[in-house]
Amino acid sequence: MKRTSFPKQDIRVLLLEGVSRSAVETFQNAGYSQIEFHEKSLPEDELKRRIAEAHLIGIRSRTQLTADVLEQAKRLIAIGCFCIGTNQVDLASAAGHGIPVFNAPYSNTRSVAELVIAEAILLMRRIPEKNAQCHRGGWSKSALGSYEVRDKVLGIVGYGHIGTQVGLLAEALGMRVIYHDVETKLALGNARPSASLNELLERADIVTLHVPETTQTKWMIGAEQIARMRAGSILINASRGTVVDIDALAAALRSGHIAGAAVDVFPVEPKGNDDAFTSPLVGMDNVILTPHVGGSTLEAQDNIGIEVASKLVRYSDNGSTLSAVNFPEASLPEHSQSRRLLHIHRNVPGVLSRINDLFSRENVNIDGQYLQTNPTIGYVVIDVSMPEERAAELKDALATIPGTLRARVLY
Ligand SMILES: NC(=O)C1=CN([C@@H]2O[C@H](COP(=O)(O)OP(=O)(O)OC[C@H]3O[C@@H](n4cnc5c(N)ncnc54)[C@H](O)[C@@H]3O)[C@@H](O)[C@H]2O)C=CC1
Ligand SMILES: O=C(O)CCC(=O)C(=O)O
Repeated sequence: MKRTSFPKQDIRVLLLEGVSRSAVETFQNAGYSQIEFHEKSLPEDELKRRIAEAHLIGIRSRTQLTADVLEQAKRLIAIGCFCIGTNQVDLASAAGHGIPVFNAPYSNTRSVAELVIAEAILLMRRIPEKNAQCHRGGWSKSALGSYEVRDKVLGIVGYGHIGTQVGLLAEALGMRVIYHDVETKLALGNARPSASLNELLERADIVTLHVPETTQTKWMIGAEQIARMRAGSILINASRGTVVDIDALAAALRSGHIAGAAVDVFPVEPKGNDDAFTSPLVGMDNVILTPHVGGSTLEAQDNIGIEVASKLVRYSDNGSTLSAVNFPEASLPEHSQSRRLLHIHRNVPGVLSRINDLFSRENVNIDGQYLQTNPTIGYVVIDVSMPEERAAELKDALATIPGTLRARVLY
């Protein structure tokens, strides 16, 4: 039996922002051959043109898949974010088009955590300034302002996957860890929750940010919060550029209230490696600036390439949505003798009964049926034994049910 109703060689995969070659290999090994690969993100007009032709798209943190862009994506069946953050995608709009979004929630966690710890040590020793001085031919051998991290207080804002890893590594170095999270979190090791963000800012020698970009975290660290930080403390931001008011940080660094900072993410980032970077922090010796490379290790990128491409392949081949971030999660078995129909709908009363009425009216025996819902979306997968043309007719009938977002014959 032909295993996909739409031949794999016609499925177009658009990969942007130089995702790892391991992603390309994963698609190729699964039989996909139409793979378009770009090193950079695309300007919006070009993105709209290319996405209109794509069935699967892979991006990293730079490409903005807004409602307006997704409106053009008439053929798109799934989105892969080859990273942790998914704030660059309008998740609700994607779900409204029946498009699941996948990411790699853990593959670069350790890479970010290691970078943060390295930066904490370098900044506590004032190494960025000393490094810059030596490069300029200067020599300033002094212990002034240099400290061990041992016994210092690390304040972690956002105690999720990365925050907890940072905490564990920091404790191994003898640091005292406090954290602030909007959710109640199990404290690992000897870490302790802070009563509030303000308390954390007032106590920590080093503050490190590990929150996602949300409406609540946008500009959450502004002039007022920075003023609450201890005089001579350090700020590290490897979360999202919009979490910190960068002008306020620059002013606090200039005044000396903040002794040093490491910043990996910026409110506006260049589209690719050849584009110019500007920031109020450029030229400050006590600031480590990195081009959004917190998760950029070969280990992480290889793993992410395989993980996210495999999720896209699994959805495209089998309909499974396990670990989708905006969609009901279904892990589906294979029914090798059946055809598989997918029905994605708004989660409103009556849709499932209409689907079942249709199959009963048409006297179709169902080999397997799977339903998963979230508050807005319903996802029904129906396995049936019948010729291809008959499955196509049923799919057309399914598409007329009110509330339908998408109906497809998968194979
Ligand atoms: N610089 C880089 O290359 C990378 C940056 N990231 C960024 O790091 C972020 C965090 O990643 P993970 O730890 O994996 O995410 P996560 O989802 O495991 O943890 C985020 C934590 O922040 C908490 N949180 C949410 N809103 C908050 C608020 N207003 N105040 C305090 N806590 C809040 C959540 O409850 C959660 O515990 C990602 O969303 C991404 O934006 C992730 C990977 C690489
Ligand atoms: O490596 C990237 O492109 C983005 C990393 C990141 O910020 C994430 O995983 O959320």
